Amino acid sequence: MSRYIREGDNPDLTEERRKASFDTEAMAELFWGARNLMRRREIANYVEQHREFDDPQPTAFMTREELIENATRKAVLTMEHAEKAIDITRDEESHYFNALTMGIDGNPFGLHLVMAIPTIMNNADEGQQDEWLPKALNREFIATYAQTEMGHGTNLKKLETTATYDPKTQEFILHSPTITSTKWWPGNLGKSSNYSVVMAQLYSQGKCYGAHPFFVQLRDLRTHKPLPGITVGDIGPKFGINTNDNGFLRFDQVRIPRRSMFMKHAKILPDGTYVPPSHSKLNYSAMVYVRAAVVSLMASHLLACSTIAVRYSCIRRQGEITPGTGEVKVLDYQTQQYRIFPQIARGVAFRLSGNYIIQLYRQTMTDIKNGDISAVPDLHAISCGLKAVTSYQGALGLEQCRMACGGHGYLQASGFPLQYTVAIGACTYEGENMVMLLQTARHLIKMAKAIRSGRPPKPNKVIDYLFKKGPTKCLIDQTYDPNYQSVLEAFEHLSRRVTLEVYDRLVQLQQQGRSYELAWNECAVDLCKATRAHVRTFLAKTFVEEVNKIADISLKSVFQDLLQLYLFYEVTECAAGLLEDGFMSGQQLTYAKKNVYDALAKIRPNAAAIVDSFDISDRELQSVLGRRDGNVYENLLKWAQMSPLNKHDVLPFHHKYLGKMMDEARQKSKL
Ligand SMILES: CCCCCCCC/C=C\CCCCCCCCCCCCCCCC(=O)SCCNC(=O)CCNC(=O)[C@H](O)C(C)(C)COP(=O)(O)OP(=O)(O)OC[C@H]1O[C@@H](n2cnc3c(N)ncnc32)[C@H](O)[C@@H]1OP(=O)(O)O
Ligand SMILES: Cc1cc2nc3c(=O)[nH]c(=O)nc-3n(C[C@H](O)[C@H](O)[C@H](O)COP(=O)(O)OP(=O)(O)OC[C@H]3O[C@@H](n4cnc5c(N)ncnc54)[C@H](O)[C@@H]3O)c2cc1C
Repeated sequence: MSRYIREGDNPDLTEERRKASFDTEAMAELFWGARNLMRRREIANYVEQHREFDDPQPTAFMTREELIENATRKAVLTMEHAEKAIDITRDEESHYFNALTMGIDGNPFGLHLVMAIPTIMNNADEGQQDEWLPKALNREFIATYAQTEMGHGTNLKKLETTATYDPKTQEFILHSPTITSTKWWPGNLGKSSNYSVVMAQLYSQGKCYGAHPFFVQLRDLRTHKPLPGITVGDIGPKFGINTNDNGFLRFDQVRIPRRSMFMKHAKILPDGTYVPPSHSKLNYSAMVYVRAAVVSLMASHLLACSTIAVRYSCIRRQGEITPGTGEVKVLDYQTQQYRIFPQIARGVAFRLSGNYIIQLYRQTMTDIKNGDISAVPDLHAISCGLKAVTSYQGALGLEQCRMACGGHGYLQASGFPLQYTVAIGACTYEGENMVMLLQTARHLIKMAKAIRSGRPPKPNKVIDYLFKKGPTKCLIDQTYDPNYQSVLEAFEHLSRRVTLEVYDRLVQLQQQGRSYELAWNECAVDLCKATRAHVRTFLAKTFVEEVNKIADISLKSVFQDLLQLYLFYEVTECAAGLLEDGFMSGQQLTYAKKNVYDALAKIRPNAAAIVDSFDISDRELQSVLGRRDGNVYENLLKWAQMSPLNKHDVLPFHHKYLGKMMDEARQKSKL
């Protein structure tokens, strides 16, 4: 029996759980891995036993200052308990522990852990690492990553902050020459951090060498006051992530020692001589890390929101399908399934590719340490495309889940506003999505050039298919195809075709006299389409490969249903492209749609158990609608009663405005 079924649960949800064709616990084990699942349970128990991690009231009712104070309190606790609660060398454990204790809206150490420490590990030379890394890990300071400026985020070449080397004192002078050079956005910069990685234009011997990272102390270690010449503060409330003190920062001729420049790759010698790096973008590795991490983050958002939407849809009864037979659970409507189940399938696809890309990142960092930089462009290309596609589809998917919950979905109590406002940040941070799609397209265009010239590059799992000749006609309805080869071939065909077509147009425009850059801009929309097609192919292939590895028949069959939905849903999503050149027929599109509807029907009885197997606790979901026990209505009422507005039956200012207005109106009408 499912460990999710307990006495006192909503009977509609219990009925759903009993219907499952598979063992939820075995599925959870497959999803997370046996060891991770066991550790998740132990970590969750640990947190439940330490009530000091609880929020004093729902965060939705807190002011921004209360939010940040509560998060800071819990962040310190999290660090204090980390050694006892988790194995801090295992990222899975750290991330899960953080998710349980801190939630998703912000952590005053977030940028320290996610960007500053990786920058020290990958960009500091040995001496610098010896000095900075133990202190960073030991939390003797908190650092952030200050790159973006008010005037420039995307175009790093135009950052305006300067670091000018003075060989007489062997110092750099950091300066913010204009308003637009103000650092703007860095997480945890406003109030929490006392150090920062700062990206600044490096000047030495009268020459600019472009943006380089420096490690800079911003605040006094004892008083926490900004150091002389430094102006720093919070940028104010944002769309979301308001628990984070994203900040601004200005330098007024601030002197820092020569060794403050990260010197693993590029260097400034004491006399001011510049030593270039082996690859000009090695300093960008922290950005590559977060782009890779976003894929799994989007998986978590989608799986959390689909958990909320499925559970709520099992307890929400509204309308009848067959008149006179009683109101149905709204999950019985095909439209509801079509809204929610593709988000589950995409969430699973993102999780599988997220694992792959993080491993590729780790391998590439190890290769760089050993002097091999050959994988850097490939990693950059696929991580940019994946970041852009998954964050965009994630945002659309969360919104579908919210709308699927009707009016209650619009409440903060649903948990959706928090999930959504955090998730959509990823469409912008770490490289605006269009810009990221175009980065991947640069790589694809190089591949297209190699195809046209008949000189393929050395084999590479991610792009090899571009060099293959696939079928000229779509075969999705033609053969018995349990491994969906014909669907994958359709995605490959589309990707190859749009890539080659846009390449040919680029060439043609240049032959007509356009510069490469102008031709590029005229082709930009199609270049982005090429990237999307390439990323779709990658996600789909990874999904198929991973499902093929599953041994247990009953679990595999559930994954196969999700895979069927994923693949045919994607076929319908890119149908225009497949129909455009006559590769796919209208009849085949009808076949794909039928496969989508079949998959929805197969997933329906298992839906509640599938989301249970994601093992997302109530503490993580923060959702009255998505509660494990399904007891939504009584808890919605309790939640509303906690609203600070309900502390008074009559608001203190009522008689000053509305009361007075109505009194006056009544007086007048009596006259
Ligand atoms: C003690 C422990 C206890 C533990 C207890 C608790 C544990 C808690 C643990 C964890 C907590 C949290 C866990 C969560 C994990 C998830 C993290 C997510 C959180 C979110 C955080 C949000 C952070 C956001 C931060 C930022 O946004 S930082 C700023 C980002 N900015 C950008 O991305 C800027 C975008 N612009 C660019 O990158 C570039 O400018 C460009 C657009 C790519 C162009 O580059 P540029 O102009 O420099 O070059 P070009 O001349 O155009 O290109 C030249 C060639 O170089 C290629 N290129 C570019 N970049 C790269 C690269 N990075 N690598 C390789 N190649 C690159 C480019 O393609 C060109 O190639 P070519 O061959 O075509 O010429
Ligand atoms: C929640 C959040 C957290 C952040 N955290 C940090 C942080 O910790 N540290 C930090 O340094 N920064 C941080 N940032 C900043 C973030 O990295 C930048 O905002 C992001 O890289 C986008 O850059 P931009 O703001 O300059 O956008 P812009 O480049 O101004 O984008 C505006 C529009 O112009 C388009 N555009 C721009 N250039 C091109 C081009 N070449 N081709 C086609 N279209 C183009 C974009 O597609 C977009 O539609 C954060 C941002 C957010 C929202």
